Amino acid sequence: MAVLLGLLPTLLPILGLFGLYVAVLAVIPGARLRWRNVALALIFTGAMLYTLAYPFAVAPGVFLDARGAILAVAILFGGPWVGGITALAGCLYRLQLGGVGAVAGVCGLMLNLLGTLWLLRYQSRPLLAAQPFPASMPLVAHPLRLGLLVGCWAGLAEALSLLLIPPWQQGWRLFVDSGLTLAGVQLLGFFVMGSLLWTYHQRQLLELALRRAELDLLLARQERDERFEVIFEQAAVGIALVAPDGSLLKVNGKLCDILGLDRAELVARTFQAVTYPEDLDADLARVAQLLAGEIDTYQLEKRYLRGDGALVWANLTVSLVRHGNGRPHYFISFIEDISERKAYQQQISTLAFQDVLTELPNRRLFLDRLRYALVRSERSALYGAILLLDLDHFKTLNDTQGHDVGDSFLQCIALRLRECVRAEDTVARLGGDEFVVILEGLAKDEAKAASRAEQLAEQIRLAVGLPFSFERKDSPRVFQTTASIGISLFHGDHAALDDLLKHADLALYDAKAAGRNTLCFYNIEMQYALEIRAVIQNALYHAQELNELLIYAQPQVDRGGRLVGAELLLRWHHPKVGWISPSQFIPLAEETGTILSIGQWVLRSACQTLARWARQPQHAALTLSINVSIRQFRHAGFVDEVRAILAETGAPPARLKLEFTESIVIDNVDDTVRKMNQLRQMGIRFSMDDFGTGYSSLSYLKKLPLDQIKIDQSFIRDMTSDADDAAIVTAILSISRSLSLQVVAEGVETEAQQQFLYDHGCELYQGFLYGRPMPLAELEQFHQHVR
Ligand SMILES: Nc1nc2c(ncn2[C@@H]2O[C@H](COP(=O)(O)O[C@H]3[C@@H](O)[C@H](n4cnc5c(=O)[nH]c(N)nc54)O[C@@H]3COP(=O)(O)O)[C@@H](O)[C@H]2O)c(=O)[nH]1
Repeated sequence: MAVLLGLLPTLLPILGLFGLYVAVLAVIPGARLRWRNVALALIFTGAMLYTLAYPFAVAPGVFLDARGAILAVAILFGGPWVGGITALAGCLYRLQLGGVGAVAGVCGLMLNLLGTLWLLRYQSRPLLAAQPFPASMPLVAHPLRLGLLVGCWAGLAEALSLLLIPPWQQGWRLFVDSGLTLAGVQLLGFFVMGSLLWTYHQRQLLELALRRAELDLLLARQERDERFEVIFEQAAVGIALVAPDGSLLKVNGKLCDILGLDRAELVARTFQAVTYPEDLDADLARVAQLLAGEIDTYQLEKRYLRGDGALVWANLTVSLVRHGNGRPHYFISFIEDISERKAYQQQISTLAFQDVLTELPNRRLFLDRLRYALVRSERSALYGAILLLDLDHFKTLNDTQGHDVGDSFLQCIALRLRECVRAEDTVARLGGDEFVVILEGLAKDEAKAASRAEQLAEQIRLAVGLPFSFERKDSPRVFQTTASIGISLFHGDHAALDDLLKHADLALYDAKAAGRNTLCFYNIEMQYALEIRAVIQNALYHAQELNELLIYAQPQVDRGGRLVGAELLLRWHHPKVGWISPSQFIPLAEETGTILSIGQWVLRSACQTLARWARQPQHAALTLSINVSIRQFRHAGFVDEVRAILAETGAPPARLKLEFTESIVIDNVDDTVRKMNQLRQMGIRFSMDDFGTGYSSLSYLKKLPLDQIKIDQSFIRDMTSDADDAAIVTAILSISRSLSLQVVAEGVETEAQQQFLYDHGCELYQGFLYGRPMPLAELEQFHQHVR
């Protein structure tokens, strides 16, 4: 106890020392090692000198103090250099103090120094370096254990050093009395200090680990930032960091390229400012969803405004980065330039949905628009209409002036049509010279809607009829045509698309049948006619083989009323329907092609009759006219067919007259002239039917090897009451005379008509006044009476 109390003055400085050491580390934690070691050396040397200056004298010249402990601590925490300096100072001071224990004291210090250094040779500064101890030294793997070991050794070394005092100077007694106590006290002190140091050391380790982790984090962050910067700048797509208010915080070079602005110009704008106004709402709506947390990201195809004002299409992907507290931080936007893809898409859709020549919607787009128009009409309860339009005589322009002129004309018509309607109405080209217009939102009332559609159709008809100027062989020319328009109203989406088109087609058909250059509404009678037409078309296939077709003949007489010939006209008696007019079934036969076999049959019958009449003197001078349809005449084998039938029947060709309309000539002038000449060489004669109703009739009169023209019955009908018709008839008669063409007036029904024609020099007459079409046998009997 006395020893313990005696050692107190030296133990206290040790604790103070420890505090000082901690303070040094705390004050200069990051100080350079050298300066810290100098500071430690000073502290421990001071402590060493202090403890030696105030020892506990166990015997004269023999001191007990905490030098061993101070040295061990100096070595442990300061390393060999600090320990060495402390030991040296201790040894010198002990020697200076002198006494019997001087040598023993110095030896004890040296033993302490060597032993502690030996213990630490595996690790020069284990506590501060925080390096793991080698597995080969498990006993010292723990700093506490190390502290204990060092403490044991320091105590033992000091106790043993007492044995260096010779026995006559009571070395053995001192060793027994104080050495073991000293060793025990040192051991205890070290245990306490080791525990404290262990805790402190753990904190040091933790701090170090934290500092390292912080450093690693910093490095990782730095690396991440560098990597982000590289990716950001070198990305193949435009990237922008956008603040929640839309200002552009950071943009990459690619985005500057896409938008044609430099970085400074771009970051001075907001994303709203560079967005094409029409696309802004859609974008803002998605941004709102993003901010509300309804979606994590969104993708959008939108247009941007480039610096030069041009539009650029982009695929935009946006995500929102939030602060730790959930508040929006910034948007990250990826902008991929898709202008090229859009241009291709546009090109493809143009090809798929647009008529290349006129740039109007084509049939496909028209059907699509019509579908939507029907839905809109359903919603609004407003009537709409489709106007189907066909250009009369366009083929003539195309054939006579060339396709380039035809194309320009169609483009001009497309423009005129567009100008006639509102922007929301659709004008489409269905092909050839066929156009269609969809008129929407006409009126709730059917009659009003019809009247409005009629007005617009009339405007269109007049616009189409305007002169079209073009150049041919450097000379200016003008072409003027008319349009036939079929109108079909729609209301709601009840009507099937196909039906609607069929209705408009029917109305158009009617408009054409009504003499072209007119407009016609679809009505239910048309539908009925359509159905009848379908029935007739079907029955017509079998009519000939079922002997339902008959050949009638209508007399033609001269100025003296004598029979000179007849026109053969077809009659069809259907067992159920009854008589069906040729004006109904001939066009159908044309369409279906059955006219070829029917026409051949009529031709053969005419030739057979003429051959028979040739053998009968009373009929031998009579002629027979047959109607030749356009399809029949255009048929490649027509001329050979006529030649063969003439040869087969032995009919006199000069008695056969082929009647054809102006449409045959217009359809293909060259082919017509060539074929007529070939037939003419066989001796066949020609009559131009329905003269005066067609297009530029007089221009080709001279070109054709004609014998006769037939004034159309529409002029004859009113010529006695209508001055215009009278003028036309007299003009035709006078022109024919000057061209040495025979004239037949058809449709003569009254004496007055006959008289008018007679007075103006007409040579031949045909009409109900002389006789209706009748069977051939009757005509022969008729001939007996009128000879
Ligand atoms: N390609 C062929 N066409 C033919 C053939 N047979 C007839 N047709 C063409 O059919 C159209 C209608 O003919 P149709 O009903 O027979 O009418 C003819 C006469 O009956 C009628 N006509 C004659 N005189 C009068 C009259 O005084 N009044 C009056 N209202 N009608 C009268 O005119 C028609 C004669 O027409 P056209 O041929 O123009 O001389 C008609 O276009 C026929 O051509 C055939 O075999 N092949």
